[in-house]
Amino acid sequence: MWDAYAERVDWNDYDAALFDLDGVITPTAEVHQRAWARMFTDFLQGHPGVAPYTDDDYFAYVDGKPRYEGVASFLASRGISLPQGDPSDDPAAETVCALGNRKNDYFSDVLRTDGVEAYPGSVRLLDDLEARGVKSALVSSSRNARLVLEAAGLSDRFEVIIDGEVAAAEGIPGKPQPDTFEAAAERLGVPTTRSVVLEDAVSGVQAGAAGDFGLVIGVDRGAGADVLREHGADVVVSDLAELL
Ligand SMILES: O=P(O)(O)OC[C@H]1O[C@@H](O)[C@H](O)[C@@H](O)[C@@H]1O
Repeated sequence: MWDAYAERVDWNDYDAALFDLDGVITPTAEVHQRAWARMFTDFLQGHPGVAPYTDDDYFAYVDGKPRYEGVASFLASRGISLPQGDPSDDPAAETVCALGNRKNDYFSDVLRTDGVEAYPGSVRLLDDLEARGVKSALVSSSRNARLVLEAAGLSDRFEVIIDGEVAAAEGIPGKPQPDTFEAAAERLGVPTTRSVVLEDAVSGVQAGAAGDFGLVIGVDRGAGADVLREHGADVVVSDLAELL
């Protein structure tokens, strides 16, 4: 749905756009969402009496967060406590990391078999910003970000990439903290106040609102425009072509 505020986005006021990936550039938020649902639904079969996993849980506890933080956050909502384990854990084990790895196997299967096509409106905005001289960075919690970008043919479109791998290697706190977006602006050489955050996840707009960014744009792919605004989006659109 068109948002009246979107008309007020004047790209002359900004020098950088910091894009989330899943749900902003590519429709892979849905792939993540389905993979999480499959994993948590199976897992809860072994926990009778615990409320089933729903799409609302995805948006409230998992969406946009680093892999194992999403697992821990959902388990906490159900009062289930598991050992943290280690990222090298076998997906069949009963640890936070193993559950994240189990979900990642489902995600990877879909990526391999179905491939990825970027949202056409998002590619148009990337083209438009490049022509205007506005720099673009990718800021994703996902450790699959580079694979997804490659599958979508967009590997060379971002001057800076801060993904789940970079954040883990450098110890940069993930969304909803603002640090990954701040690191991207810094590496582009643009002040945060001249940078725009574009996010579809509640944890992502919270990250934008927690920093001193010029503008936080929420992209409503299911979280809900009002919810995104309540958590810090200045503007909400349903497709990035609305920002051309
Ligand atoms: O497990 P990955 O690929 O590192 O992704 C972590 C998170 O990355 C985010 O981009 C997605 O919105 C989440 O759904 C996902 O859980």
